[in-house]
Order: sequence, then structure tokens, then C-alpha cells
Amino acid sequence: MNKVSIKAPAKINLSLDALRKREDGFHEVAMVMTTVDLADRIELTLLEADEIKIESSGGFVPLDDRNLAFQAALLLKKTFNIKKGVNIHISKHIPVAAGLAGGSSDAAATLKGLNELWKLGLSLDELAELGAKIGSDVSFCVYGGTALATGRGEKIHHISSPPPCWVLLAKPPIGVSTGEVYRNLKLHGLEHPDVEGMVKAIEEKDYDQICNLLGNVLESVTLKMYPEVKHIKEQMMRLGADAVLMSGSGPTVFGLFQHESRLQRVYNGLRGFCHEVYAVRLLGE
Ligand SMILES: C[C@](O)(CO)[C@H](O)COP(=O)(O)OP(=O)(O)OC[C@H]1O[C@@H](n2ccc(N)nc2=O)[C@H](O)[C@@H]1O
Ligand SMILES: Nc1ncnc2c1ncn2[C@@H]1O[C@H](COP(=O)(O)OP(=O)(O)OP(=O)(O)O)[C@@H](O)[C@H]1O
Repeated sequence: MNKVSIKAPAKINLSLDALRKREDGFHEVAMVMTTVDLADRIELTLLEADEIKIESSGGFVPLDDRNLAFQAALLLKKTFNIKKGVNIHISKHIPVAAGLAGGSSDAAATLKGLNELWKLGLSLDELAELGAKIGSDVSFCVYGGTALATGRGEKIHHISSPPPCWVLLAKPPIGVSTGEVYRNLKLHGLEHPDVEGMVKAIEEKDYDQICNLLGNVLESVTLKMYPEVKHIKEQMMRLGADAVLMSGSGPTVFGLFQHESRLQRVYNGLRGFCHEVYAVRLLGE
């Protein structure tokens, strides 16, 4: 085998709470994450030469050691003293710097693909632990599915999948820096979402309660910095989404829908003023 092709799905945060700032500068978080069927595709080709090459079609991403997929390959090479190389091709479909963990998912897919290509024999748990060195969202992306993530986001507790539903993603034409959003977060006086309640609602497949409990403390920063995100939230709700929330540090907003006809109506309404709108399904498992 000298080629591996692997899907790298986007995630959304159904609940995101920040509890405190840690000594290492990161925030202690509790969040519920789930994958959706909007995905990049990563193709890995074995190179006999000792080098990492990276190329991409689709969105604009750095094609050097700033790319998280490149960093994943380098980490494995260094950790296991691999003398072979790889060509990484990314077919980019997930919007970049959008709050959908596109880069993290590419890194996770690269870890999983190289585990096969370089015959490393690592478990998912071992890959997830390595992934945490690249970014806080990478561990979750190694497993996918649905999870409660704690610590700085790297401690993963698997939970059952939410009931099937549609998700509408709408991204205004701005990129958001996750670091900047966390830096501007004021922990005092925050309205904290009920993360435990969200886990329970998912376990009980209670769609209405999932809608009621959506919450993300990072909205308090991003919605102020970028009023267009607030505008999209309001429009999506007005047009008829069952519930609406910003994903991660934004700026992507997602809406949940039980009925496809309503999803279609809101999709058409949003396309009038928002260029990037995607109708997807929860992958859940
Ligand atoms: C917003 C989320 O995407 C929600 O899933 C994550 O919490 C962030 O995950 P990520 O993009 O993988 O973040 P990282 O690349 O690890 O960190 C980017 C920056 O965000 C801040 N950061 C991130 C995670 C965390 N728990 N606390 C933080 O304060 C740190 O300043 C860090 O330098
Ligand atoms: N493979 C990649 N795909 C997308 N962005 C990448 C990649 N590698 C590095 N980056 C860089 O990472 C930054 C964040 O991009 P990404 O799309 O991962 O953001 P995000 O969806 O907000 O992530 P998260 O939700 O984990 O915070 C951008 O500045 C981008 O240039």
C-alpha cells in the first residue's frame, strides 16, 4: 500500500463553556462537540525520499510547516524516527478559520492515514494524545462522533449520537482568530451554558431539549467584534430555524432543523445575503 485516502469532517460545538484561565494560558473548557458531513479529503502518498510535501485544492491554506496536516506528519516523523516521506494532498471543502475545526480535522486525518501508510500500529487513543500537541481540537477530530471535551479540549469522553437532524451552516466573509477570541473573553459575569444538561439531552435523544440548551460563551466576544455574525444568527432564527448558535470561536453560525422543507426555505432566504451556506447532516456516530 502506498496511498491512503481519508475523510476529514468538520465539527460543531453544541455547547461550549469556559471555566477559568489556566497557568499555561489556555482556558479550562467543557464542551459538547459533534461531527457533520461537510468534509475535506486527505490523500497521502508514500514517498521513498525523506521529505514532507503538501498541496491543496479548494480553499486558501498555508502550504508549509504552518499547515496543521504538515505538523501532524512532522510530529510522527520526529517521534518515531521515520525515514520515509509523504505527499499530502488536501481537497479543501471546509471553510478556513471558520470555527469548524477544518485544520484540526486535516491534522487528525493525516495522523490516522500515516499510521497506516507508515505501519506504526498506534491506537486511536495514542493518536489522540499525539494530536493534542498540535491543537486542542485535534484529539476530538481523531475520534469524530460526539463527545464531551474537557481540559483545554483534549480530554475526550464519548457520548451517544444526537437524534438525526439537519444542520445549516452560514459563514460571513471573515476569518476569526481563536486566540484573539479567548484573549478577549471576560470570565466574570458570564452566562454559562448547561453542558451537563446538553449531554443528558443527547443521551436521551431529546431534540427539543438540545435546541433549548444550545450555548457558547465565546459568542459574548465574537458577536461584539463582528456584528455580521449576530445579524446572521438573527436572520436564521427569523427565517425559521429550530435553534441557532455560533460554532467554536466563530464566525460560522449553525441552525438545527428537524424538517427538510423548512431547512430548504431558510437556505434560500440566507443565500440572498450570505455567500457561504451549507446544508449538511449531523454525522453523530
Ligand atoms: C474554539 C474551539 O475550536 C472549540 O472547539 C477550541 O476551543 C479551540 O481549539 P483550537 O483551534 O484547536 O485551539 P488551539 O490551536 O489549541 O489554540 C489556539 C489559541 O486559543 C486559545 N485557547 C484554546 C483552547 C483553550 N481551551 N483555551 C484557550 O485559551 C489559546 O490562546 C491558544 O493559543
Ligand atoms: N489544513 C488546514 N486547513 C485549514 N486551515 C489551516 C490548515 N493548516 C493551518 N491552517 C491555519 O489555521 C488557522 C485556523 O484555521 P481552521 O480552519 O483550522 O480554523 P477553525 O475552523 O476556526 O478551527 P477551530 O474550530 O479548531 O478553532 C488559519 O489561520 C489557517 O491558515
